[in-house]
Amino acid sequence: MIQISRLYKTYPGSKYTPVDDLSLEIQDGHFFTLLGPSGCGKSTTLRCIAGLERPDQGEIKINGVSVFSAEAGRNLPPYKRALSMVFQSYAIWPHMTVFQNVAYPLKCQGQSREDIRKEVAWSLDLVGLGHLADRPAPLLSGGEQQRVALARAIAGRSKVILFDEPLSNLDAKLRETMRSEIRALHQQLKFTALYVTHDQEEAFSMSDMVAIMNKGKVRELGSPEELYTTPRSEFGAEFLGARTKVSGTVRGRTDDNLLVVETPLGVVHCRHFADHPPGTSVFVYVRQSEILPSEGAAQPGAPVFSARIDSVEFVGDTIDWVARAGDIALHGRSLLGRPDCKKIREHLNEAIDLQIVSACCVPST
Ligand SMILES: Nc1ncnc2c1ncn2[C@@H]1O[C@H](COP(=O)(O)OP(=O)(O)OP(=O)(O)O)[C@@H](O)[C@H]1O
Repeated sequence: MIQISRLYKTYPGSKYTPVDDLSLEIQDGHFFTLLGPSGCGKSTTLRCIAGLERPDQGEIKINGVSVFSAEAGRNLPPYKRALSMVFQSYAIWPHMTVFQNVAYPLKCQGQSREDIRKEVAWSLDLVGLGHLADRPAPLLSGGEQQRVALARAIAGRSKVILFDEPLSNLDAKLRETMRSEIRALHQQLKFTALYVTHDQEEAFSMSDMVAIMNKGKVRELGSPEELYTTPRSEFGAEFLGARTKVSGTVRGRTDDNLLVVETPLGVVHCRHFADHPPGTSVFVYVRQSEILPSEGAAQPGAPVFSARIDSVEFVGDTIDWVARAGDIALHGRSLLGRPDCKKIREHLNEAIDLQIVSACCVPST
């Protein structure tokens, strides 16, 4: 388990606090991701855990061992923290072969030649690079270099592996392949993974738990599905792509535990994370897929209203469209070739009946 308690980190000459009273517990064997916008402090947090940055305050424990404690004046160097790390830049040594790159940390640990040979062969096979062991590192593609970095991280059988945006420099197709491979390696070897990314799809497809960070703090914490379906805050809802925002007031609760929210578009039944009593002001968030051209009468909690289609944009498998009802902008997405897509396109610059089919809400601040 990784335990982080009340961690702070600032850089000299900067007023910004990239790690600001951060506490987290990462369970053994979990794939845990820090997700957030650029500059929110994800990498700084990871580097503090790795021992590459010295925090100002707080404590970090890895598998029960306190590796940093401001109070006790303890700060173990990276090589004493029983973890490995995979960097965005690969950090492959260019003057070494693939074999030597993976073997180097084991050599530093004083392992025997025979043990190193077996361990390197095992890890290179796992990442599909067994046939390239003797190739000089500069003669590898970006994807192969990242596989070498992965092999090096697993070769010591670390119980904890930290990943700092490891796929950012790869093209879209390779990123997808590598994320399934990392996930498969994690499932096979069962190490504790702490992964940093600003890419929501990457975070959601790989992780058991996700912490959404902003301005040095963890804003939301949960499984990908929990965060997606019931965000806790405006920041979480908007960071995870909910685009239509409408003010509302809670009026009650349905039998299946949805909040009944009155909005200028009608009464909407909303998923919610926290309980809000009648009278509470909330923001209702509607995802692009949750708003459709109306097929008939309104259902309870799924209001039908008139709006004008202002723009339609072709984006591949879907069209993205924006409609307006009074001063409320509504963002929708329709699958190309489906009847609702045709209907939206036919009504560009005209009024159409739309329906909100589901939504979530967060307290307004
Ligand atoms: N060595 C440093 N000296 C001064 N400021 C730094 C240093 N390293 C990072 N920062 C600042 O700390 C803040 C957080 O940086 P960090 O790299 O942790 O963000 P991040 O969330 O990982 O962003 P990204 O996704 O862009 O990598 C940024 O404002 C950055 O400019």
